[in-house]
Amino acid sequence: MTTTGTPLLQVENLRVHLPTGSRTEVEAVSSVSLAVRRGERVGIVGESGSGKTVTGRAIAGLLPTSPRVRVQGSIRFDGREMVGAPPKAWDQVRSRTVGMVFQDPLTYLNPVMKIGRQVHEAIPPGRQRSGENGDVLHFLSLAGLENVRELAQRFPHELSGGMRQRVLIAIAIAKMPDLLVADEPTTALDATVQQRVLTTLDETVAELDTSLILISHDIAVVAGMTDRIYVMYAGHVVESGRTREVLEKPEHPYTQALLRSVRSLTEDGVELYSIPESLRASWARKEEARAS
Ligand SMILES: Nc1ncnc2c1ncn2[C@@H]1O[C@H](COP(=O)(O)OP(=O)(O)OP(=O)(O)O)[C@@H](O)[C@H]1O
Repeated sequence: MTTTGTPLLQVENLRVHLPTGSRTEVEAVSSVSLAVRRGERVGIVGESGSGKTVTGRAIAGLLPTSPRVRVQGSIRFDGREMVGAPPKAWDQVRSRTVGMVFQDPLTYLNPVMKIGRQVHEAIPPGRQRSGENGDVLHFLSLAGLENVRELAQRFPHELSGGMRQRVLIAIAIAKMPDLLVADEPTTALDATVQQRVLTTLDETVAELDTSLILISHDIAVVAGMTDRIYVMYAGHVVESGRTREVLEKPEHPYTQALLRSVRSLTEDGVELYSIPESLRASWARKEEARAS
């Protein structure tokens, strides 16, 4: 993992206003600043409505284009300012730099196109490596899918929810972005499938050395996967820092409340607010790997 140098993404004083009626609007995001270095994994946590999704969409340039949607502040990729940039510049950034995985795969998969074709279309021109079929099978396998030859010939409705979510991960990584923004990528899945998809995401971004922003209302989801977290409340970042430190010594009352509401940070059913041993061990392993 490389985490030195200029941040890949630098967000400063991001503010987003969205229309809520013909004359009313809401400040969905108020003065959010965050940074992601190359190879780094960052979590954004907070309760429903705290502004996580709007922040993620602003970062990927995916908010609706309307004069009533106002994005202010600064979003820089490798120093390049994107607030106010024309749609073409955003297309460029989305084709090379930033990809997104959403919560609801059926909305984002084309229902009448075979899975293999959808993965193929995501691979940027000039970046194919082992021929159309080889590349498609490679990315489907990388996303933890099996029987990929047969799977590539199927349509989205023929797959389970967990498989569709992995296909969405395959499509996102096929773009080989520098940064992947995953917004509640496992919220719609049941607990065991959720853990498997998270492990896949974890291994895939490690394999490709992709930076990750993982957005979730669930601290348990980001705890084991991220290096640093930002805690959002009512459109603001109320606390940020190394994941381990924030979870072990939460300073802001809102973070403390969020942690108290967590029943288990692992799958083994441990009731807490104390951090389970398995998670501490996983942090220690990651720190060791980082140091070596
Ligand atoms: N399309 C929209 N039009 C108007 N207001 C919106 C829209 N999307 C979000 N908002 C408002 O913006 C604020 C932030 O919402 P956002 O979806 O970013 O929160 P969130 O933390 O991601 O919550 P969730 O986990 O429920 O998605 C909320 O007040 C929400 O009501």
